[in-house]
Amino acid sequence: MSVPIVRTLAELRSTVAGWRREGLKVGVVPTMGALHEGHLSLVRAALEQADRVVVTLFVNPKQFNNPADLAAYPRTEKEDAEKLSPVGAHMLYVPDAEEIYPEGFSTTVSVSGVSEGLCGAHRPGHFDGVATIVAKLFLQTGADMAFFGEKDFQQLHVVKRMARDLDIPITIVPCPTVREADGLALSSRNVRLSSQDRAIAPKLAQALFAAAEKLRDGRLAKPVLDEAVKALEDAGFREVEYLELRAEDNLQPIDRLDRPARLLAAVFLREVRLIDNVPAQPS
Ligand SMILES: Nc1ncnc2c1ncn2[C@@H]1O[C@H](COP(=O)(O)OP(=O)(O)OP(=O)(O)O)[C@@H](O)[C@H]1O
Ligand SMILES: CC(C)(CO)[C@@H](O)C(=O)[O-]
Ligand code: BAL
Repeated sequence: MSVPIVRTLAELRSTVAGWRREGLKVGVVPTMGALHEGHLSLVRAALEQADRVVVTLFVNPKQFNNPADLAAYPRTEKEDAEKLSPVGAHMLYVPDAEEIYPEGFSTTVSVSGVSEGLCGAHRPGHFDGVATIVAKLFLQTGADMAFFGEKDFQQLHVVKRMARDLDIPITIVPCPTVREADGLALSSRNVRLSSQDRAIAPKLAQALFAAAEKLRDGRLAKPVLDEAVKALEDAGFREVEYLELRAEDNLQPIDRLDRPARLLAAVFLREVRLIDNVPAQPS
């Protein structure tokens, strides 16, 4: 059966209200479309924990700091609906722009702390855009649970903080990063890689896993990370925007692996920006 597509807030609300009257638990999976196995893994996790699953598809202009990136973002609604149907999602919510940003829209949700540094330092305004749209999607859907990928690890922290601070009654469920066989994290932006760059791309995950292993003995992180950056540059990455070790629970910078942590990186292959992160555990 094909997934029903809903474009208005009124229809979304009346459908969810019907589910609630039946006592059903609702899960939401926010996306910007161009769906791949990473997104489908979130939908499958949602179907295991919720009775009804709404996938949202909205390419949110407010979170794009780079107009060229927004213009190039893949838009594949028909294919997305075809991919979702066999998985069993109950609704694809594709809001018209005016359902999200009506004339006169003037509110921004801004999360300090966890949104600073890393992607926050390099994509000005990005996490304000994410927090604002995600707050709206939580309130519009009234979902009990929301599913986010660990691939966007800083985003996950921003969303958790935002929901807690605004008392939005929703449980945020983190889901592991899905990777290609060679280790490359699935991403909608991967389709923009040339075949040459696609061959280089998995070296990012490989470098992160290798550095996480080297840090296990608790020595200072800086030389290990500097070496990893150099290896990435030598492998053909045009720029390593950041490669940092941060505490798992609050994303604070740490200088050695003395608690559960994440190694997070953003790199460029030509004009395509890729992010990835891996867990790092002290021995
Ligand atoms: N490889 C992946 N594994 C698990 N979850 C993922 C993966 N890629 C994306 N997600 C999650 O899917 C949700 C929607 O992400 P989004 O639509 O931005 O996809 P994306 O592939 O990350 O796109 P892009 O990389 O271009 O930003 C987010 O919660 C994101 O973390
Ligand atoms: C959470 C999200 C759908 C908000 O637009 C987006 O940032 C994404 O796709 O990760
Ligand atoms: N996956 C986060 C969405 C973005 O890059 O804008």
